[in-house]
Amino acid sequence: MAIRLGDNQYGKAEVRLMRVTRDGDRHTIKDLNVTSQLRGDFDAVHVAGDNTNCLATDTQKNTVYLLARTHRITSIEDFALLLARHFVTGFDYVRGSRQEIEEYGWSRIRTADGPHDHSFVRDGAEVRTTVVTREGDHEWVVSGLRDLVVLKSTGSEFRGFPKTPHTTLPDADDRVLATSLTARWRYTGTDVDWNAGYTAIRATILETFATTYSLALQQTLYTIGRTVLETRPEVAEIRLSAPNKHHFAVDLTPFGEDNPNEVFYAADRPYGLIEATVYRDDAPDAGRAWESVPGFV
Ligand SMILES: O=c1[nH]c(=O)c2[nH]c(=O)[nH]c2[nH]1
Repeated sequence: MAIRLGDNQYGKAEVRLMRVTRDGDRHTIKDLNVTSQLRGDFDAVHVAGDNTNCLATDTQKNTVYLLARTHRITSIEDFALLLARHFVTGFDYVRGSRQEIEEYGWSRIRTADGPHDHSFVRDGAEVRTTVVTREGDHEWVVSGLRDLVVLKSTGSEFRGFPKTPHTTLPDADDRVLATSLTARWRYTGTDVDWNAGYTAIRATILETFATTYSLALQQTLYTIGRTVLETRPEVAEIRLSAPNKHHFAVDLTPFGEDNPNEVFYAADRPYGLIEATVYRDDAPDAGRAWESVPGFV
């Protein structure tokens, strides 16, 4: 019987990095969480504990901070590509790398004198994400966002679903639709204006959520995905994950009051979980782009 080492990768997870760029008195900040992983010729360390080619996770962590010092971080995608290229081209035993970065947004505090030069307020729960995978000379970029919490107070219904002996849900012709969206989209290449792409895709997601009359959250997700692909030729596919954050109208009739969709119980669980991939059928092959991206998206 032969027992073999299968796929493996290793690195430093969740390297928290805050980068201040000082343009005179006016500062810009990047608040990042970087997970660096290497793939390659690492049989010896697993099988025999031979660390000759085991670039330490501590070294990977230091590299994140050093490259942040020597480079301007214009986007998380550019920084992840820089890290992946550094490791794969710098060490012959490193054949591939996965660099995942989350970015927490900060805005300038608006004072009576205008936006402040060096004081900031966190944007909220929403997080911008990227996963760069490099294998030899191939590079894939999957970017996205998570925890984009949106709600519409009308313009949503859910009717006509199968009524089985187990069904209690009534048809709804006017309901609250709310979700905390996770989206990841795969770019066709790496010659992309990452920040412009992100800003445009996020705006399209919000615009489409707001303006689509929803017959089902599934339809809303597909419409978001289709609209992103129609407007962004640099995107090959998009994966969306949306918990249906149910809002139930409270029955006030025991108290002699009606409730014309004004008072809701905002349930936190259980929630529907609606997920979909939307893609171009002429998109380049995904290769290893999605490999070990956690969860469905
Ligand atoms: O938009 C919805 N999709 C469903 O599949 C579903 N199922 C359910 O109970 N409520 C909803 N809402």
